[in-house]
Amino acid sequence: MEILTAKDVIFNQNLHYPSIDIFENHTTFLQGPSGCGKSTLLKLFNATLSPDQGVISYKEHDISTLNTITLRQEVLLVSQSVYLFDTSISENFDEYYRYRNLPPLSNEEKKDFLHICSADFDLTSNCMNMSGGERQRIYLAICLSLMPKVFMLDEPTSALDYETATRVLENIKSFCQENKITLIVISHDAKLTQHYADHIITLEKKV
Ligand SMILES: Nc1ncnc2c1ncn2[C@@H]1O[C@H](COP(=O)(O)OP(=O)(O)OP(=O)(O)O)[C@@H](O)[C@H]1O
Repeated sequence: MEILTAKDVIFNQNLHYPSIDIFENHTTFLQGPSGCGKSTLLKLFNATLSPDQGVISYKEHDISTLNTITLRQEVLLVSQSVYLFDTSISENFDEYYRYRNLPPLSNEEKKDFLHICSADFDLTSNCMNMSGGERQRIYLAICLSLMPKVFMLDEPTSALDYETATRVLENIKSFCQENKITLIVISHDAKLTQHYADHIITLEKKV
């Protein structure tokens, strides 16, 4: 069954999404040329952007009628920018949990999520001193630990070598399947897309 849909959506005059269906508990990859509107679609799905026309639905409710904060917690977008504080990995987890009014995770739980994302660093390491790819994986681990219903990743492996990218996607996909989380991934990598997608949506660039 569909968990997210876009019907006859137009954004900013030039982006048109006639009919997009995202199936619950499946892994959907979005592909298409630069500027065709992949990132914009994910921002429309969590109401960061609003369509000029058309309807986006989440669990059969028009998202313009839903509470935006709750929607964004359930339909979580991990953008290409990484948001981490210049503190330890452990404190970064805690800060995100404080912000959501959730009790902090145990160290074991934090390590489990870091492991899923191939980020097996010491919890006391300061994020400030990590590389771009390391920070991306730590951020992914924190976001995944928040257990969204839909996990949307905008080029999650852009800073990773192919082997690490494969391992991270493999683990995230398995975790999402086990926990009934719907996964949406934007990727420019045709090999990764073919390998991990249950569904592929190809957006076209309008001229
Ligand atoms: N907030 C916004 N307001 C107006 N136009 C926007 C906004 N965000 C993106 N656009 C425009 O929408 C078009 C699609 O951008 P988008 O980032 O969705 O493409 P993309 O397919 O994700 O590209 P890439 O593969 O390069 O990341 C671009 O022309 C962009 O300039």
